[in-house]
Amino acid sequence: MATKKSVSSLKEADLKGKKVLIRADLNVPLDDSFKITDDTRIRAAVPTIKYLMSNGARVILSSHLGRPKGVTPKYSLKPLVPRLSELLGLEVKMASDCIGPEVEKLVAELPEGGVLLLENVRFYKEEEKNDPEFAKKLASIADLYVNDAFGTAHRAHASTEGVTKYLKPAVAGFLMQKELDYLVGAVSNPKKPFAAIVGGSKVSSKIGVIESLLEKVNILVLGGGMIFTFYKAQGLKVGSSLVEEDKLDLATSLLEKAKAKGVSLLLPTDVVIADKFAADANSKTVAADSIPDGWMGLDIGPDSIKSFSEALDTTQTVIWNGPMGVFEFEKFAAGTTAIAKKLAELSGKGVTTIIGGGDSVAAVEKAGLADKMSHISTGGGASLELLEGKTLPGVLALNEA
Ligand SMILES: Nc1ncnc2c1ncn2[C@@H]1O[C@H](COP(=O)(O)OP(=O)(O)O)[C@@H](O)[C@H]1O
Ligand SMILES: O=C(OP(=O)(O)O)[C@H](O)COP(=O)(O)O
Repeated sequence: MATKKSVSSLKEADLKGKKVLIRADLNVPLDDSFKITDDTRIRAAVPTIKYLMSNGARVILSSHLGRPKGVTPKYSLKPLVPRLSELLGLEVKMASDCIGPEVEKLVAELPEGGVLLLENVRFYKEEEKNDPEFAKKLASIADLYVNDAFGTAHRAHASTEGVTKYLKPAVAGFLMQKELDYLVGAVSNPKKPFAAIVGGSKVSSKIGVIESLLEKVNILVLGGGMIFTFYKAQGLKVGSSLVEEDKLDLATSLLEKAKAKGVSLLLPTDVVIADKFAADANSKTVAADSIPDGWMGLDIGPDSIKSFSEALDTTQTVIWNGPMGVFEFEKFAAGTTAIAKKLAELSGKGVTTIIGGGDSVAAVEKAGLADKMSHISTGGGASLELLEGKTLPGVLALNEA
């Protein structure tokens, strides 16, 4: 039997009869009647839970939901039990707390292969404070810790980081490993040519990602609201498009950096403009240098879609973070949908396509193309931090364990 110290992956762990605390990210959206509107994160957690079950572990499942301040019934994990039970093929038990005597009793009653869902760990303020006493209490209910909560790995919380100080072995689950393999592995050692597509609203929220990707990519495609800061930095008129005046110098230096590094940086050559920021705005397509006063760019135009697609046709690996336009409005979703379709097509030809979380995932899902991509991240903030080259505390804790 492996000693505790030598266990560095889930596959090496001796699980039979063991009480295993698994931290998953089951932070799924619920509607007003507590129906799950997107169960992606629950489905993504299933392989690790099933592996634990089939290897005879007593599975203690923990997660947060939302950002409650103290015990808030609306953020209870109870509405997840039916879907979890259905996906796992057994009746998942639910505790009304995540620590304490009731939890201890339910854990003691848990059969091999059984699953107990703990209540929202964020009902305790100690969770987000990474309080050691709270972490110790969580740790005390189990023999082994598995972190599969990639979407929360950028948080140094008690159930993601603190607990590993008191509960070893502490290993990554299969989802966590898959996310790291794609987002770190594929990006640090990609099949080339390697392209990144970065969109979204602001340059300021993507500086780190752009700078980090400039070190690695052959092609960098930019879209979304951030392009107007680049246009303005180049002396173009941008009407009332989104611009970050304090980032003009930065935009210029990013363009220079790309040039110096031999990265082909593509900005849209035409844009779809609107007379107001609304779904029913009047719209037209104009060249990037012809945005009239009073109009704002809300999507990339057809010429840009064509040139971006041609550039992407030459690649072997593509990573995408951030929509090309205001895809929430049907009229301005064409650029984002076209990129999603292009990546789906490239995946079919063997290109590695990685969707780096957040709104780009929502866009790919809206287009019904999620299952076509090589990898779709379950973490918005976490994937962004990884792409920026940051270390995630939830992952570091596992390496140290
Ligand atoms: N041209 C644009 N003008 C304003 N907002 C845009 C534009 N293009 C995309 N967006 C918005 O960007 C948002 C997505 O940004 P996101 O990638 O989540 O990160 P961030 O807001 O941090 O840049 C979407 O809500 C989308 O509507
Ligand atoms: O939904 C999440 O993050 P995301 O919206 O960045 O993907 C995670 O569950 C983390 O939640 P948090 O941002 O409240 O810590």
